[in-house]
Amino acid sequence: MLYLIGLGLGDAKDITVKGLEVVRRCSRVYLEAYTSVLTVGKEALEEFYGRKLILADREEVEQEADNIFKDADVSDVAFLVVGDPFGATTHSDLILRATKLGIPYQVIHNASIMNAVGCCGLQLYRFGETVSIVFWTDTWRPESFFDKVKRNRANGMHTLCLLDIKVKEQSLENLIRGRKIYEPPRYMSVNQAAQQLLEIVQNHRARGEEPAITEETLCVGLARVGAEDQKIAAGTLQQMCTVSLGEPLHSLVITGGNLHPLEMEMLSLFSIPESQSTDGL
Ligand SMILES: C[S@@+](CC[C@H](N)C(=O)[O-])C[C@H]1O[C@@H](n2cnc3c(N)ncnc32)[C@H](O)[C@@H]1O
Repeated sequence: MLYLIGLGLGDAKDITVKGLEVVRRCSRVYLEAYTSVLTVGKEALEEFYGRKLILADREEVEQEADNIFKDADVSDVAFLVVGDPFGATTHSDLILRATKLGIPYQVIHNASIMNAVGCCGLQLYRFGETVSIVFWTDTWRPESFFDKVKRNRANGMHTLCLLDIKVKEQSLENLIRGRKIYEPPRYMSVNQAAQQLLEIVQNHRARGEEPAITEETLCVGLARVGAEDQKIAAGTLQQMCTVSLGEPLHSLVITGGNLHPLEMEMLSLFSIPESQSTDGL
């Protein structure tokens, strides 16, 4: 049996009782290490589970899944995913491939950023399509996700922006020389995401288009949701450029406008003190 087990968002103890029981009896336990991370790190998980974990990077999961599937038809193998296995980047592909090989599977769910974002007070059923914001480079500055933000805003819906994670990146030189030397991991902060968004707003203006959001649009920055030191800050997009939320992981919400009074009251718990928002906070 292949088990896909969600680990939740906070620390080692967020795994469910059911998930932990399975982890403790599986013959091999993989930890998916590229779509999300737990702030506590692999060693803390190993200590709490009492098991050694095998790190599974994107290459392994996408190209060499045979290692993960080996003997999973006759023994139990666990594949651990921070958050929920179906949160954002889904692992449907793994399930489809396992099924084709006749390997049965079971999913043990957990909290995901997709639902835990509700902790800021914005109502989950008022969220539209989620977007991903990637790190821009000198030559690659994608803006296409902004259309989704526009559609969400037009429908009065909030947009959850998931922020880029870069792990096992090679510098151009190492890539060309075929050297498997990797850069330190990078996690996009709310500040970086807000700065890129403001640049898109300015690009729209330069083209004579009315941008879907402005410097004054009410946003919410969230960091380390589910961990003991989680941080939430509500303020304008401009304020998101400088708000201090600390260590990764971060997410950003662009509100849909026309907030419900309860949403406003909840957000006021997290408002940045010198808030100048014209959206009403
Ligand atoms: C692929 S998505 C999340 C997938 C994960 N399986 C889940 O269900 O939460 C990864 C992105 O979600 C956001 N994220 C994940 N965990 C978070 C947390 N605890 N606090 C804030 N943002 C988080 C970050 O923007 C991160 O780059």
